[in-house]
Amino acid sequence: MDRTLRAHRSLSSPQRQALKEALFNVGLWRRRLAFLLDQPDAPPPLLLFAFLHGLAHIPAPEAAALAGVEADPLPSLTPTPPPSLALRYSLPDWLADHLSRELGPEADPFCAHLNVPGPITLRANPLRISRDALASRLLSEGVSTRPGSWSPLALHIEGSRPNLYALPSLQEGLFEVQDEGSQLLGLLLDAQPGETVLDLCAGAGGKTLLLGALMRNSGRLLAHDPNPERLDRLLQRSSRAGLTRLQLLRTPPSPGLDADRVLVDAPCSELGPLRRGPDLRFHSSPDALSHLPPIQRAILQRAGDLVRPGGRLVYATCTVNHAENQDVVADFLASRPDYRLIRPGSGWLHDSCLQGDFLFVTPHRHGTDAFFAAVLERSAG
Ligand SMILES: C[S@@+](CC[C@H](N)C(=O)[O-])C[C@H]1O[C@@H](n2cnc3c(N)ncnc32)[C@H](O)[C@@H]1O
Repeated sequence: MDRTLRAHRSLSSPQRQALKEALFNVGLWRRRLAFLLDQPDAPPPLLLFAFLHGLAHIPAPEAAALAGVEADPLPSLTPTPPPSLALRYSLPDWLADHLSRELGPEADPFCAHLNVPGPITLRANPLRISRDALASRLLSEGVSTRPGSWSPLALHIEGSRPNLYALPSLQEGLFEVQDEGSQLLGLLLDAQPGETVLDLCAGAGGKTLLLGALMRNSGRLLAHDPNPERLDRLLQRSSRAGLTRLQLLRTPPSPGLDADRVLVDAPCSELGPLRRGPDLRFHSSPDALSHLPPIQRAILQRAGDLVRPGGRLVYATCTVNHAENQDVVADFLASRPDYRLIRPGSGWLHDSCLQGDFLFVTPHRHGTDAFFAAVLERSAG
């Protein structure tokens, strides 16, 4: 897409937008479109025709002209409604089957929301600015926003996507781009100034930056990840965000750390952010659903030894899979009687973000990517 747009600089802004939407939708809907055409290997122009005519309801001759396909005869599309969840929402069979098992009757609205791009959400950096002041500052830079519903730091961009990277407010570290559900995971740890806080699966630091801001640059903020490039990116982002107390752990921390709080944002099958790209669903693999739980159990066990008595442990994923979520937590609790589940976000998190003892948010109910979290407290004795 970028190469094509660079090679055709004379395209107007609406033409560029149309090109992006055509590519996004043909990519995303390709399974449904192949069904409409009754051709598993239909070439891209035919897929575009099927999208424009079959799903966007543009009259067939106009759709054929726009897609550059032969209009005489016009390609025919099946009138049969898609007979399965997978075909209706253009998903691989294994994924639709899995989501049906996990979500029951909610699978249909969940899948429908996977086909609508999510909002662009920002997180105010409380070290530098309040959410209200950030909204005013962005407005002065030509970007209008509305507050999020669940995270007190979230602002959703309204209207068309601005070039965020050109905004002085981003360069000044006033905000990060972060889904509202992802913000909730960091907030659940309730990190306080002066504490020792460990982000055990820090990656490039989406949550670490939030934890550091809540700690107001006092205490010890530790971040570990086995992937060194991600930690390098975290370091760059942390200076822009104004964090001064971040310590990267390139090797795993040892038991006896006695951290006040530990976040495990575990590697997972990542079914929660599927709406973020048209291709993600076709690149996901069912193997992840079963090969990750033993890894997650081992990471959570290790994390359990790093928290001081009386401290807090948050286990989180961005996926919809009991085997990676509730089952991992149940296994942990069965082997660690010194831990108990506590209500996530007591005093500030809306009840509708809870499913039983856990946080569980989804695109169709909350407008967020899907996330799961459990908040565990270690007994003081
Ligand atoms: C969901 S991502 C973390 C995203 C990150 N917390 C953020 O908010 O940007 C999971 C991370 O776990 C890391 N990981 C994989 N195996 C791990 C292990 N055994 N211990 C700790 N982290 C691990 C991966 O490298 C990956 O960066």
